[in-house]
Amino acid sequence: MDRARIIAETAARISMEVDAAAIMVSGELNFEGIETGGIPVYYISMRPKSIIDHLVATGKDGKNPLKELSDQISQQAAGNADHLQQAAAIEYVLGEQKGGIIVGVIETRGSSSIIVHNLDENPIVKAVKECQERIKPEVMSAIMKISFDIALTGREGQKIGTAFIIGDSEEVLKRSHQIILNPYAGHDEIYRNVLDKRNWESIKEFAQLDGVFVVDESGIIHAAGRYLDVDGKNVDIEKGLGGRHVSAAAISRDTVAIAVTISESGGVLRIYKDAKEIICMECMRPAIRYI
Ligand SMILES: Nc1ncnc2c1ncn2[C@@H]1O[C@H](COP(=O)(O)OP(=O)(O)OP(=O)(O)O)[C@@H](O)[C@H]1O
Repeated sequence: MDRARIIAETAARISMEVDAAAIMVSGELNFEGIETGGIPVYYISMRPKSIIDHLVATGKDGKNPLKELSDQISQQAAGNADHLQQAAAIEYVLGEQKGGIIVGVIETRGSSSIIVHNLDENPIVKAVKECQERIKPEVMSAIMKISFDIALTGREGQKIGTAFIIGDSEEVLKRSHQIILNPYAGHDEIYRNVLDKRNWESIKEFAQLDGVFVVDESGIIHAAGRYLDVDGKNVDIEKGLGGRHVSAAAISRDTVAIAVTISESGGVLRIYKDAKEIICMECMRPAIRYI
C-alpha cells in the first residue's frame, strides 16, 4: 500500500475513534474510497509560509546535519499546527464548524503530519468568542467574512486595506471625523446593515476609501471614510505597523469598541480589544468540502 493511502486511512481511523467533527487536509492526499464513518473531509489551501520555512531551515553551512534536520522537522510541525489552527478557526468563523475535534492532515515537502486539534481550545476561536461578548456573533462573523474577501480579492486587481471599528459607536464617532463625505449618511438602515449580504459589494467598494468604517454592535454602519483622532503614543503593537493599526489599537483602548484591521501590505487580519492585539491571522481561502 502506498504511503499516502496509509496516512489517509490512519487519519480517517483516528477521526472515527475520537469522534471528530471534520477532517481537514492540506496537500494532495486522496480520500476517495476511504471509510470516514460519515465524517466530512475538507481541503484547505496550502500554507503560504511553508516554502519560506523550508528555505530558512536548510542550507546553513557549519551546522550539525542531524540538528538541522530536527530543527526543520520541529519548525515544520509547529507551522503545520498553526496552519490547521487558522484554517479550523476560519471554518468556525464562517459558521461551518461549531466546535469539537478536528483531525488535520498537513502535507509539506517531504513530510506529513496528522494533527488532532480541539476547536474549543483554539486561541483564535476563544478570542472571537471574547469579542462576541460585546458584539452580536453574527455581526462579528459577517465582518470577518467581508474582511477575508477584501484581503483575498482586493478591488480591480489592487490590494486594499481597511478597518472596521465595531461597537460603542457613539464614543467612536466622538473621537473621529470624516476625511471625505460619509457615503452612508442619510441612508435607511436596510442599506447600512452588514448582516444583509446585498450590502457587501458596496462595503467592499467603500473599503477603498481612506479611513475606517464605524459599525454599531447590531451591525448598522454609521460611517465610512472616518479618521480616528486618537493618541497613538504608548500603543504597544507589532513594530513596523503604521497609522491604521496604531489608531485601531488606540480606539480599542479609549472605548469598548473592537477594531478589525486588514493590512494592505500583507493580507493579514488583526483584531484589537482593550488596546491588545487578540487575533493576528493570515487570510486564507475557505476550505472546500470534498465528502
Ligand atoms: N488615524 C487614522 N484613522 C483612520 N484611518 C487611518 C488613520 N491613520 C491611517 N489611516 C489609514 O490607513 C492607511 C494606511 O496608513 P499606514 O500605511 O500608515 O498604516 P498601516 O498600519 O501601515 O496599514 P497597512 O499595513 O494597511 O499599510 C491610510 O491611508 C489611511 O487610510
